[in-house]
Amino acid sequence: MYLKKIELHGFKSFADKVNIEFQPGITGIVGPNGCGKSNISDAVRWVLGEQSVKSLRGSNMADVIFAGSQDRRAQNLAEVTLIFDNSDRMLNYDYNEVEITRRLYRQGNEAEYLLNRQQCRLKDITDLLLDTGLGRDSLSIISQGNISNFADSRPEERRAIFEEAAGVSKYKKRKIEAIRKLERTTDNLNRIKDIVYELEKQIAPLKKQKEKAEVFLTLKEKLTSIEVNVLVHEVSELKHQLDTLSLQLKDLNERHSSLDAEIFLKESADDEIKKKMFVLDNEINSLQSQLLESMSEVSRLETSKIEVDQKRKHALQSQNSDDIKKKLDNLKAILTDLIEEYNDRVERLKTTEKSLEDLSQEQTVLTSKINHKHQSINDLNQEITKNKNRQEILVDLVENKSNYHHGVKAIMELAHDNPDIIGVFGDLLENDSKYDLAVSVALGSALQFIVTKDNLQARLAIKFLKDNKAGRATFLPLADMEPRSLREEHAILCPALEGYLGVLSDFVSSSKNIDNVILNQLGNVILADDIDHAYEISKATYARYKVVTLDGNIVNVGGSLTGGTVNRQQSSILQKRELEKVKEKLDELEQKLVREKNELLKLENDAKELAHTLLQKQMSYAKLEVVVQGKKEELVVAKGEYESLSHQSVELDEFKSGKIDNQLVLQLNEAIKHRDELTEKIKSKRELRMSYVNENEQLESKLKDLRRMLKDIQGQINEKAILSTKYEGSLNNYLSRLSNEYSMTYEYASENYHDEVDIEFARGEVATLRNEIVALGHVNIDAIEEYKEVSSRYENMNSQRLDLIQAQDKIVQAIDEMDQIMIEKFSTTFEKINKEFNNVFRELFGGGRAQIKYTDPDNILETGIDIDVQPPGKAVSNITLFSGGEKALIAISCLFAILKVRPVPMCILDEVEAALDMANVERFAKFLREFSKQTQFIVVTHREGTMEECDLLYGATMQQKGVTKLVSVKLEEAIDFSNENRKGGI
Ligand SMILES: Nc1ncnc2c1ncn2[C@@H]1O[C@H](COP(=O)(O)OP(=O)(O)OP(=O)(O)O)[C@@H](O)[C@H]1O
Repeated sequence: MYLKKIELHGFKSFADKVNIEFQPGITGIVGPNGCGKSNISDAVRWVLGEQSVKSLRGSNMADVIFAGSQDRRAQNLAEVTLIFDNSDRMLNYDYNEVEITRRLYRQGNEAEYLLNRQQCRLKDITDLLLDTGLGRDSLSIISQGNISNFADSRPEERRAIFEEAAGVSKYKKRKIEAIRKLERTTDNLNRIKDIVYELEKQIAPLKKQKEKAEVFLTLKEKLTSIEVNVLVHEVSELKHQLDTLSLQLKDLNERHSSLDAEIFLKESADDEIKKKMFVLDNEINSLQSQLLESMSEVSRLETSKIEVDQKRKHALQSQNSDDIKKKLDNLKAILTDLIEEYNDRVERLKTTEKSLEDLSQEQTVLTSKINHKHQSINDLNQEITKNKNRQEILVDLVENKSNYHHGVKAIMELAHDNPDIIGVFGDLLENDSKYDLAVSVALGSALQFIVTKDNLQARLAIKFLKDNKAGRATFLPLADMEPRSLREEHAILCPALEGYLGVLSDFVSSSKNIDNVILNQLGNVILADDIDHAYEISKATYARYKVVTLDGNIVNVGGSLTGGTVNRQQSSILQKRELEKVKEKLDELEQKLVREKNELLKLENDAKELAHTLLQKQMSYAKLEVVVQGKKEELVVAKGEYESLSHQSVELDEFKSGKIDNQLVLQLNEAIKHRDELTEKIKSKRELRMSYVNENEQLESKLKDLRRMLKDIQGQINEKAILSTKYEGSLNNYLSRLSNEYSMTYEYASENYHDEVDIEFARGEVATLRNEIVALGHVNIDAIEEYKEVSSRYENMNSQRLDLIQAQDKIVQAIDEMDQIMIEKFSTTFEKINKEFNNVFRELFGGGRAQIKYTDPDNILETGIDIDVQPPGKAVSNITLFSGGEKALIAISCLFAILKVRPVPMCILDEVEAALDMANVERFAKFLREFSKQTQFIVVTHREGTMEECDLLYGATMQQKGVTKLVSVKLEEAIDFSNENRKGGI
């Protein structure tokens, strides 16, 4: 490998593009001072990656770009390309020619590297050159400054050149990388150790919590299986009992209805009989009047017969026709007056009869009204009884708290003597009735939570329950209750949502000053108008809150929905409200009953008055009848007299002829027959009436029995209804426990939990398990998952820790190995160079001896390099004590010794022999020649001796001021170039 060509453009004094071609062997570059020779070695160093501005003899990287001259403008880009012949593939790059380019733009100070015209990184170039002997820090570019510095530099600084020669740079670089990696690994390890330590601290308590949670879950599972079985058993028992009660009630109600119907029919039949008796009485009365008349007719006819007989006797003895005619005229006048009076009285009798009929009709209407009133009062009494029964049940539920859990009841009995037990939460709440359903469903079982003054009271109460085996209860210690509310963003958002009515706690109050408890239980429960809006509100708030509706539906936290019919038996609020309503209803019914009774009283008074008026009317009718009868009798008498007299006159004639006697006998017979018929009729009617009386008595007695039976059945219905309500209460209590504590429906539970259990034993088991769960105290269920996570993280981190420790060990081992290699390589190369140094020195100095030595032999990796030399005839001395020329010669000796041990493909020597005398220049040139077999030399020189050994010579000129140009020259021209320099420079 050798450098074939350098292309420079815009680099320092190379304003124009300049191509310098080289060949293996020695190429000399000559020229006057300042014409740009050293800029060539700068260009090579720059392309090989030099980053030090000082090494490039500038103060800023942009100083390498052509800065302009008297006649030329400054340039914006510096570009240098080195073209190597790589046919021997010394560079690990599969091309015969390798071009390495570096560019720098003035704008933005941007640098670019290219490898065979392809953009690349500086690292790519450095890696390519690694171990080739080329590079910014290698021996490939040696300046006059390097040579003089070599002698004067500190032993530690001098070491670098030997390291480069020993080829340990790449190991040093790798070691630095490994140390950095070790530092990073150590940092990571420390960080992970901290984490592992933290996790170890967490893991032990978490493990305890996890184990406790597992025990809890096992107990809970066992409890669930047993208690659900118990609940299923209780529910099924109650259902069975309720079914039986329902059948019994159905039967009783049917019997009640049929008795009712029977009573109604019997009462109707009784009324019918009474009506018939009334009609029959009237008929009998009428027949009796007719009988009286008939009897008087018979009597009259018999008297007439006697009279006729006498008259006939008398008439036949003494009657005078003229007297009779006179008497007849008188009687006619009297008769006319009597007829008028009689007609008048009859008319008045008819009027009275009419008003009697009206009154009687009025009496019928009144009687019907009174019957209606009785019926209505009867109905009211029944309804009052029904409501009183319900009231009794509700009073039992609300005031005696019979629907409360055993534990709650036990504590509330204590509460009379303890003001610190404030009360059952549901009983302490006040709200408008339209929010009853929402509050009831929102609180659910919390309605029976007990509010205590503080935590101590709650714990005392729990101890009491435990000591007395009095059941369980949940407590809300007022002092510890944290108010809950909507998050600020939701409090702003919700009022804008359709159907949002507010937070439920705003609709509830209490006279007991328990606002904290209300806010704790209801402060984050949203009230919505219906289920659709509730669902939307829940969605908008990411199902973070419970949303309840006015009709008792719920969208739970997390988005599940609960709804349907609300069980009123479970809510003390709804029971209280129902009790109020039943009481109001009872007041209303009782007031109505009083009104009805008053109205009945009035109707009965009216009936009495009417009866009185009717009696008066009947009396006046009877009197009038007597008068009419009197008048009639008078008329009859007068008529009789008149007729009798006129008859007498006719009779007289007829007596004489015997006709009257026959007629009277016929009439009398007729009258007797009529009287007997009437008597017969009356007799049969009376018998009929008697049969009605009997029938009526039987009906009345039957009705009495039926009413007694009805009352008895009503009593049974009431008893069964109370029992049924109690069972329903217990049933609902069990169902709500299934639902609230185990989230199961009865159907689901009975399908999945139908073990045959000894129920008494199971109840005992439930109590024991519950006590065991309580004894566990606070349980953190999340601990199971947290422990899993933390232990998995711990495992992970611990394994990372072990990996890192392993990695750390490997890196340390690698560093040790690299150290061993470096020591080995460095000391081997050092020994070789030391040997060659003595040889080269002796040749250059013509005798004497020289050696290099470690300043710290115990630390080969860091030791400085000292040089001891003894030129011929002089004492052994340190290099620093020699003259400039001697120092340069010693440095050159060392350079050639190194090149011998570690040849480089190319070496640029920039006026390194400037300080040597002519004889030494010649020796130097001889060495160049000798080494040029293995190394390509490019020498910048002013010395003829060196020029003579060059295979190719270039002369640097500045024909245009400030711009370097290169021309190929022959030896003589080169000497001229140098002489020009000596004569006066540029
Ligand atoms: N950025 C730049 N733009 C233009 N010219 C530059 C720039 N940097 C350096 N130069 C010029 O380069 C010249 C120095 O070149 P260099 O040091 O290579 O000379 P030389 O031939 O090695 O001299 P000597 O024989 O004295 O060592 C100076 O004239 C300097 O003005």
